[in-house]
Amino acid sequence: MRGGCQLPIYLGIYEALSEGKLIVVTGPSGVGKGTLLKKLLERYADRFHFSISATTRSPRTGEEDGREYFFWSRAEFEQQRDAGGFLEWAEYAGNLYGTPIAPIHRAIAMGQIVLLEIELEGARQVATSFPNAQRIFIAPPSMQVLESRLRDRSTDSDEQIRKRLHHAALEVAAANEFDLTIVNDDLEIALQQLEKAMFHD
Ligand SMILES: Nc1ncnc2c1ncn2[C@@H]1O[C@H](COP(=O)(O)OP(=O)(O)OP(=O)(O)O)[C@@H](O)[C@H]1O
Ligand SMILES: Nc1nc2c(ncn2[C@@H]2O[C@H](COP(=O)(O)O)[C@@H](O)[C@H]2O)c(=O)[nH]1
Repeated sequence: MRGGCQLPIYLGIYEALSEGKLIVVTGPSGVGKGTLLKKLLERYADRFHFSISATTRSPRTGEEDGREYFFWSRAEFEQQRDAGGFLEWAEYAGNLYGTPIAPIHRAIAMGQIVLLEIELEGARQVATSFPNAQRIFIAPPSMQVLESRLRDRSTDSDEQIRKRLHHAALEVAAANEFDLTIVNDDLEIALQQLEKAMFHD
């Protein structure tokens, strides 16, 4: 896993964000980040800007370009990355993922709360370059439950699941780097904890 950002290019956005709110949600693949954030956005769509990431991984069944992700070739991704087009980026389980910076500029100009759902390396980059961001870690009740959720989701090959579980162990071990950990056992309880953190903390 590797990643990076070119700090001087981003100084403007960090100054702008210091007046708003940037929330980073991280946790192992399959823990339920997307499920939680989808429900949150259904309830409070007008209060958030949910960042749509770019990735080089192939779309899963039902995923659409520009909705779940921007699905780019590696060449397109690297061109954007080298042009300073990402707030953060990382390589994860064999694919590149990054947060396009331009839509975030627009959301900030509109006064929205910006929400990123990203893996650990990207979250660390944002923590370094934007220390005021609120960082929330979503943890599984156990590694066994996490593996069951990944398998039952039926979106990834055995090889991908193996890589994701490997990353998961590293990510769970880093949970104490975050401002808050929420265990996603009962979905409704986790959702309430997330709402409380985002609106009241
Ligand atoms: N609290 C929960 N209890 C039981 N199942 C859950 C819960 N939360 C999520 N799930 C299920 O777990 C699976 C993984 O959830 P989801 O895709 O939201 O994870 P994710 O963290 O967004 O993964 P990725 O990082 O790979 O996108 C889904 O099938 C989802 O329905
Ligand atoms: N550093 C970043 N990580 C990201 C971004 N968008 C998504 N992700 C994370 O990647 C893994 C795998 O996602 P999947 O959709 O292939 O299951 C997961 O942890 C996501 O949160 C990003 O822009 N930057």
